[in-house]
Amino acid sequence: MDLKSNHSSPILTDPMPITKPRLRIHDSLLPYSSSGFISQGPFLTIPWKKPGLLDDVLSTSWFDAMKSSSPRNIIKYNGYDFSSDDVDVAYNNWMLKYPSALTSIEQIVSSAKGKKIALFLDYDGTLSPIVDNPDDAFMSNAMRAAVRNVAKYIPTAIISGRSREKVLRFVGLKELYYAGSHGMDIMGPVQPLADRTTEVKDESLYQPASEFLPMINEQVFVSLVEITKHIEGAKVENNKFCVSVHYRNVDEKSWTTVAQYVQDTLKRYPRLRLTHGRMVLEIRPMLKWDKGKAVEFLLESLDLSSSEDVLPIYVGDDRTDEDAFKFLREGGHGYGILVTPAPKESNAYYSLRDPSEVMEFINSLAIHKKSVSRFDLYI
Ligand SMILES: O=P(O)(O)OC[C@H]1O[C@H](O[C@H]2O[C@H](CO)[C@@H](O)[C@H](O)[C@H]2O)[C@H](O)[C@@H](O)[C@@H]1O
Repeated sequence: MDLKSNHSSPILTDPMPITKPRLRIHDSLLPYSSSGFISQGPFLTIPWKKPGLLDDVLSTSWFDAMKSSSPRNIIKYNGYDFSSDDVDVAYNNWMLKYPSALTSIEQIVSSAKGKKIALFLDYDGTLSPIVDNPDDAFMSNAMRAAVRNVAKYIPTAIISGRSREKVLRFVGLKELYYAGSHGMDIMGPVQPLADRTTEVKDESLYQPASEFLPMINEQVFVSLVEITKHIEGAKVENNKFCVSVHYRNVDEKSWTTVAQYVQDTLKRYPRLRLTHGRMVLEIRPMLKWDKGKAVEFLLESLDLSSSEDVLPIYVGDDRTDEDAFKFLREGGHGYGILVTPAPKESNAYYSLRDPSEVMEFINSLAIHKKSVSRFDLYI
């Protein structure tokens, strides 16, 4: 399926402040409202009071937030500390609320009866294991084969915090949809899908934050690289519409210094905001756009937004994936599946422990869809 467009060129490289994007999408999906919007860019309709720097970690301090993003500190549950044995007990109890998507596969596919499934996959920690060096986060060939196979039967998109180009290089499958930079850079398949006879002509693009590109790449990224270069282990990653400042390999004593530099940067660029990932501080445009919006946008653009006909499934492991889980849960659209080895509160419906379970789940979905499409041939 192409990204849907009623216009000759679906390519949208500018947010086009006064007219609307050329892709046919509903107003509510736009990162800015169409009413009362004049000419200064999409970020204006977001409340101008800059939220507290740690808006997404509530009242905890920077340092606590950074610590809680560490997988080394996840044996806390409901305010209590657990030994690793206790974690198993806690995990099993937690699974009553977030059942395994593997053991619930029958239930999931029966909710999809008579509907299409649309599959959304996060990359790091979902398709690839978490590793110390972000440049080494390769997915296995078996995982790649699983994703390639499922995409033959189910429209499949990768939604990542990485730049779109980088995640495409890691995944290496041109037949998928990609949304990089936490959904701020969306592209359709660059080669025909297996079940398609006509060639895809356009790389349909949607970039709601395109005006931020020079600021982020030429100023913010460059200055963060410069100011953090003396901090051993710090790594600044250019994710095109956002910048990731990794502290996974930084001595805990220097975490406050990393945080200070990021905070100073945010003060200098009030149109940017902070989000937390796994041992990473991420700076991104202050735009009402996230992975949830990207999922909504893709469903709408692909004509897959009717809950009557489509069951979207989103698999992800990180805080930023919660926006997509929330969108699916609140609209009763579909299911979020949280990938985690330890209990945590989530807007997801189901859980998987790690990327190997994700692969098993993807394979099960493909088997199911393959058998359904075979059956369809005979009726
Ligand atoms: O949305 P995602 O595809 O999950 O991307 C989120 C961030 O993932 C990467 O960082 C994380 O994975 C690294 C490799 O395993 C790990 O070293 C790091 O500590 C994690 O935070 C990526 O490097 C970031 O740019 C993404 O934003």
